[in-house]
Amino acid sequence: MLSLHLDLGERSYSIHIGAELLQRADLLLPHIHGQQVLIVTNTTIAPLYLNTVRTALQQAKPELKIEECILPDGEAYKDLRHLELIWDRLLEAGFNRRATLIALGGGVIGDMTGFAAACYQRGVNFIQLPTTLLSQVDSSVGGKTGVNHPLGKNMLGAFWQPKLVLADTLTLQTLPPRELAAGMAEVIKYGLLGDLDFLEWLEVQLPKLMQGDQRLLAEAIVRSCRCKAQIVAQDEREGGVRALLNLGHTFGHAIETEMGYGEWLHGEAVGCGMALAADLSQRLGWISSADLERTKALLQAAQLPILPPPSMTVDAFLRAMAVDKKNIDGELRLVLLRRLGQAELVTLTAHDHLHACLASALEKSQALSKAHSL
Ligand SMILES: NC(=O)c1ccc[n+]([C@@H]2O[C@H](COP(=O)([O-])OP(=O)(O)OC[C@H]3O[C@@H](n4cnc5c(N)ncnc54)[C@H](O)[C@@H]3O)[C@@H](O)[C@H]2O)c1
Ligand SMILES: O=C(O)C(=O)C[C@@H](O)[C@H](O)[C@H](O)COP(=O)(O)O
Ligand SMILES: [Zn+2]
Repeated sequence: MLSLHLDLGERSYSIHIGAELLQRADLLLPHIHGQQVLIVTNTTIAPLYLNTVRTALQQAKPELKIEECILPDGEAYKDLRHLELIWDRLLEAGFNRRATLIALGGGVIGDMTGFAAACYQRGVNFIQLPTTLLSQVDSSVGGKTGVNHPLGKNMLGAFWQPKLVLADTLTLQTLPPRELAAGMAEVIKYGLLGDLDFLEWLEVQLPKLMQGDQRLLAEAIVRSCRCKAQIVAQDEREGGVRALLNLGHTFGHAIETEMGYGEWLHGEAVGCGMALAADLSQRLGWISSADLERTKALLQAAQLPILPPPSMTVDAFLRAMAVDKKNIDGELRLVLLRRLGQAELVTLTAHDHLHACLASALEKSQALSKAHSL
């Protein structure tokens, strides 16, 4: 097991990464202060891992009252209506301010559980047990919690830090390949935004990572969490540097919102978003054509899309990008690449390059889709 520390003063916590951590009641119990525990998970993860966590806790501390909330699986259910189901379970069980919520699952479960914990009786403790690559490298760390609104991704939420993150890397063995690829998008993001060494390491190791090599995956998770923890420690509530973690997300969130949540996975949308951000950076003269090609090659090696859905339009992109949380006073702000391994938050005043970038990517995507349908 490898341990990192996210330094946030009184909200600091540990992130443990390794095999067989779901059963480590010794790590969980110091963070469960009352006797009330609600494990939030979904219909896919419950049959795989719920029993392991539940049994470990119950055996270690029989007096715990452990309840479960099993949500339907999917991004489409990351909404206010399904969030309420968590509060319903807490109230039905008579849980109070000393309750602890445990998020067992991917980013959807983590974001929803964290938000439910932030609001329940004005805030109770929660613990992250991430089970996807994406949630182990990104969503379980940093305290962004929330749900989607039909008009915008993650529009309702709160900053609410977990008390502990346990990333059991063995859970990745049951993860479908498409989900592993989606998680790899956020891993690549760290290399592109601030760590050229990591990017070069990924270029070499990606084939083995995609095959599920446990040792290399653990290394990628540690390096990713270290990068995220360093950024969040400097800027917990995204007043500045934390916005860099949004590389690819202005485009990506537009795809997710416009396509209907769940059609494209978050990581796929972010992968394509990073290709578009790199393309725009090249058009602005920031990165070279060779670096753009290098970025796209890496994303493609991770089996991620680099072209947007052919059914989208430039207007649909601009409409959805206009509601991005980073924008200020109607001005579009997005994260671009000053060079490979160095991202920057930019206020885009002239939109010509953005239009050209989107129009060209959509044209290629539509041509490809037409060719496939012939
Ligand atoms: N809070 C943050 O900082 C942050 C960061 C990145 C992403 N996110 C959010 O995270 C969400 C995406 O997370 P995700 O990619 O984990 O998706 P997800 O939570 O939908 O999980 C992906 C799929 O894998 C299944 N699954 C989970 N663990 C499994 C396992 N071990 N074996 C087999 N199947 C398993 C899930 O049931 C689901 O079908 C998005 O809503 C995104 O907005 C949040
Ligand atoms: O932790 C952050 O900060 C991030 O931006 C991480 C992103 O990968 C993640 O998708 C996050 O949920 C996006 O946040 P949002 O504020 O743009 O909705
Ligand atoms: Zn993301």
